[in-house]
Amino acid sequence: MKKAAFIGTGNMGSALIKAACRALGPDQVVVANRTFEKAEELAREIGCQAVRTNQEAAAAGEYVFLCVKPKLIHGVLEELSGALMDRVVVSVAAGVLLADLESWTGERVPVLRIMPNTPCAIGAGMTALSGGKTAKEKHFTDVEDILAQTGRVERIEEGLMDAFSAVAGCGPAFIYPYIEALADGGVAAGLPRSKALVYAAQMTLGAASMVLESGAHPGKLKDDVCSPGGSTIAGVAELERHGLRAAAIDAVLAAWQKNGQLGK
Ligand SMILES: NC(=O)C1=CN([C@@H]2O[C@H](COP(=O)(O)OP(=O)(O)OC[C@H]3O[C@@H](n4cnc5c(N)ncnc54)[C@H](OP(=O)(O)O)[C@@H]3O)[C@@H](O)[C@H]2O)C=CC1
Ligand SMILES: O=C(O)[C@@H]1CCC=N1
Repeated sequence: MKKAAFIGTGNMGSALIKAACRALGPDQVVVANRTFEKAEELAREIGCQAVRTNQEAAAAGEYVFLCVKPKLIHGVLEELSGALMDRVVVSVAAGVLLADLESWTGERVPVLRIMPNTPCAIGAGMTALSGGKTAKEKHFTDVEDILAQTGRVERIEEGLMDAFSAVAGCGPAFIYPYIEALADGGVAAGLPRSKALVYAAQMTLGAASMVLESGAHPGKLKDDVCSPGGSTIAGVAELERHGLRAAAIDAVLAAWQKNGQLGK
């Protein structure tokens, strides 16, 4: 028996599969995907095993990670009915509740929900996890051991999962356009495109690291950059004039509301 089976090798599945291979060794990981060739190609690249059906994957792995779209989770679990004895189900799907997962698997199957993000692919992710009624401490720690390879991991109450998803799961897509736009500004001011992107991305990484490592409020860190009468405050005033903060808050709230509907 292998330690982890993954169903779905798309954007999120493949990032987690790579993390699991680093954590457990590729010989402990089995993967399945609707389009088998994609699972096969990934397995060839990283040395784990690809199988043709979801049933075969669940038969081979103790922790069964469901990495398909939220609307497909119920169907995949129906397909796996009878194959989940002594298995632990780990769902990656946004908006699909633990109570629904438990009712679809049968309550004796321990169930966990995780919410990773795409930076997990390079070990810089932020992932939350919550457990269902029969999830034991060992199930949490086994999954945390795998996720440790993806970046930062935190247990949270399930009631906060949609909000967490909006900030950390969807959040990369709120930052990339900003980095792109900063680079556009740099290009408009005369920088070569390739350089402008590197400068904007490295600056974003550094600014985020300052928040995490200093523990200082972002407002204070912003103030530290703004010399009186200087260039930064002139730029900050433009961001405020264009409603940057309101746009960011509204983006998170729109994603939060949508997360709540995805599992329905
Ligand atoms: N993308 C993200 O940033 C995040 C996504 N999530 C969650 O991860 C899940 C997957 O999203 P994402 O990776 O982006 O989506 P993708 O579309 O990239 O991947 C979904 C994968 O599921 C496969 N698939 C579909 N149906 C089945 C099936 N019946 N059996 C086996 N495999 C199947 C698809 O196969 P095929 O190759 O045939 O299309 C595809 O490879 C979602 O539930 C989402 O909510 C969570 C956090 C972040
Ligand atoms: O866009 C989505 O639905 C998923 C949820 C979190 C990130 N991507």
